[in-house]
Amino acid sequence: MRNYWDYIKVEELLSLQGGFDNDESKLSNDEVVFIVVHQVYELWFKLILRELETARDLFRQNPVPDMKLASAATSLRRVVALFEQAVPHFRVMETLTTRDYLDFRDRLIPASGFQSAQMREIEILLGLDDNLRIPLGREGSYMAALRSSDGSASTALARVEQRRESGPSLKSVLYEWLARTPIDGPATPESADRFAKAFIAGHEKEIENRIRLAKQNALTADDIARLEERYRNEIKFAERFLRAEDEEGLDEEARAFRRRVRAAIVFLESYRELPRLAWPREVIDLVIAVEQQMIIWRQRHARMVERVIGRRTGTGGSAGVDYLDQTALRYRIFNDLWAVRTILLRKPSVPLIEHEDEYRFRVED
Ligand code: HEM
Ligand SMILES: N[C@@H](CC(=O)c1ccccc1NC=O)C(=O)O
Repeated sequence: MRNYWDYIKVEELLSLQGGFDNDESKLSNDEVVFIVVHQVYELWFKLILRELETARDLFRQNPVPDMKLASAATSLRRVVALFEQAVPHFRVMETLTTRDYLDFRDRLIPASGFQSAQMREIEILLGLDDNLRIPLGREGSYMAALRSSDGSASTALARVEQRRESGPSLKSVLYEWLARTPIDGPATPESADRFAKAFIAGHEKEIENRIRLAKQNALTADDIARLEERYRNEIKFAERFLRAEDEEGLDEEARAFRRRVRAAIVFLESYRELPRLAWPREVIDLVIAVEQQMIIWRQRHARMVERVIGRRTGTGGSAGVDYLDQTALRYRIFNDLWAVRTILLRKPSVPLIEHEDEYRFRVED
């Protein structure tokens, strides 16, 4: 049939708020709010996953078809919009007072947001490194937490396992695409290194100028020394970053790959007004926007949690707010995209490039 209810499945949807006992009539308004807000989040997560998968699949191609970059941008823009919608929903949860929540909280143990399979899928699909994960404060990994309390497998575990096996992360395909960027010449390590070298020189010159200005305005000798050290560290950071010397344990091939990725990001950001670079640069800017929203989500969740349950132990057994705040601070996926912000130059200090014409297009052609 083709009625609204046949399509939107209204009755089915409204029958899903009965909690563990599938009996909504026994639940307080507070508990139904608790359930519905979670369900709404899971639906937003579902849409976010679909868009991230679409974007990942586009970048998986080699070469990535130019014509598809706008579609990738559309998907990423939608992910940002979805998070922007979802984050303020925590406000509704905050209408639950501490004591109202305590009325049913103990019945939830050991269930926890830890067990949201779709949140884990989002992290995995984006490319969060497992080594960064903060211990939950219980035995086993985040995967173990997806098992039922008797240790048996669950639909959540199956979903996350399937995601882990279902192909590369957005981060890995995006970085491979960036490494193939022609940087002022052919897409070779030599072009990338030449550009990086010129950029480092431009950067040093700009920072030296900033040191001069800071010295003129500092009041005491100690302040001058402190500022100078700070600025000199910026020079060192830029060098180590562009030479990929900051990470230990990489073999030479991995380091060279890293250098190309980083040079490509700096190049795209520095010459974003060249027509052929405009879309790639738009895409990386949207990736930053997605990660920024994720961090804001974690922060907002933590502040809501602090308001409702303070700093007590979570039903999942973690340190609660302390754990959540750590995730907001430490879970970073696209570190290189963020790091480039620190070293970009004013337009007049950006090195001149030789092959500017290759990045233009002419409508007349
Ligand atoms: C009153 C409402 C809520 C409280 C008090 C609360 C509390 C907590 C706490 C304490 C944790 C840490 C794990 C633990 O030890 O249990 C946690 C994790 C989590 N919560 Fe909530 N939460 C609430 C609502 C929500 C909502 C509405 C969502 C939306 C889906 C959500 C999603 C998550 C997720 C995904 C995690 C895992 C975070 C991670 O491991 O990075 N929570 N929550
Ligand atoms: N970890 C929460 C409980 C909790 O939030 C929760 C429990 C069951 C189903 C979903 C939950 N939501 C998100 O963390 C707490 O410690 O109160």
